[in-house]
Amino acid sequence: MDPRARPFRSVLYIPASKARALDKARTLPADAIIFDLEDAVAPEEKRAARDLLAAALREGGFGPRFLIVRVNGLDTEWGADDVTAMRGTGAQAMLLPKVETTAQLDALGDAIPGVEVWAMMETPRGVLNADALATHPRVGGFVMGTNDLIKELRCRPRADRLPLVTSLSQCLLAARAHGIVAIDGVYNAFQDEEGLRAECAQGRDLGFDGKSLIHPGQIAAANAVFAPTMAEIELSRRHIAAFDEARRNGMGIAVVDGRIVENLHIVTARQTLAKAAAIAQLEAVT
Ligand SMILES: CC(C)(COP(=O)(O)OP(=O)(O)OC[C@H]1O[C@@H](n2cnc3c(N)ncnc32)[C@H](O)[C@@H]1OP(=O)(O)O)[C@@H](O)C(=O)NCCC(=O)NCCSC(=O)C[C@H](O)C(=O)O
Ligand SMILES: [Mg+2]
Repeated sequence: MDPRARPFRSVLYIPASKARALDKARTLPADAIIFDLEDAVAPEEKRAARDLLAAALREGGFGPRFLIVRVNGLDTEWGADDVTAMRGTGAQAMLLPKVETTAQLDALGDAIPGVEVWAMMETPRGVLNADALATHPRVGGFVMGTNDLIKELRCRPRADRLPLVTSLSQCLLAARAHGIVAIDGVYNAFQDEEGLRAECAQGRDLGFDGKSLIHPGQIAAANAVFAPTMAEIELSRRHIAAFDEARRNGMGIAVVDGRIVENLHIVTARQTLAKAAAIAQLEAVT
């Protein structure tokens, strides 16, 4: 699979304290999992959750799902031990909450070589520093923390997320400028399928790769909305065929359905087909 086309449509948080949920993760059709040691785990459960998670990761069985661990902040009493416990477990990325500076990413990266470092984007200072954070050599992705952002901005949660759009777009711009993954925030009303679909569609329209999720019942909607549609796949094929034909005739522009198709549209078309192929490959083994 082309690593740049790896699907991140559905990124499910699983509280590391819940043995049953950890076990369930081995069979759920999520593209990626965030095993959470931070906000989903009560202080008195933190140490046991860390041990449970390390054992589950070492046991394996998570297939092709991309495995991310959200550790506690390195300024907390748990953070450093969380990271140490995850060494050699097979986790592919460490996700740090409330990242604001590249020094925080350096500290995390130094503590655990050989895995990607991901950043929760959930404070005003972090969002304002998104460009610098996205250039960090170890950083693989941003995950929007929209609950913390709402708290920090003192804005109101709204169905259209108007107060968050600047922050979402600023992080997305930085992610795209530096070629890293960008995951949208969670939808808290986990039984509201219609609302979830609408928010997934907004995230997809903005350009996010996928959505972070809190319940298995949200996976199907995210997988559907963040995948290329059949119409997009078909149009991509027609763009490529028409452009190839134009090039054979010595022209640099084709016309499909009354719209011009230039080389830049072919780049998008090839990305769409690569993403569709990667999803098919992933779904064949999950
Ligand atoms: C939201 C929940 C507390 C709901 O739990 P519950 O009422 O137990 O759900 P169900 O009874 O519907 O569960 C049905 C089965 O599904 C399993 N399950 C539930 N959630 C998960 C999950 N996340 N991963 C895997 N499996 C899950 C249950 O075990 C049931 O299984 P079975 O017994 O076999 O039928 C709960 O879903 C939950 O705790 N969700 C995760 C919450 C979480 O991780 N929150 C922290 C991340 S969000 C965040 O912090 C955002 C960010 O930082 C920000 O600032 O925005
Ligand atoms: Mg948060």
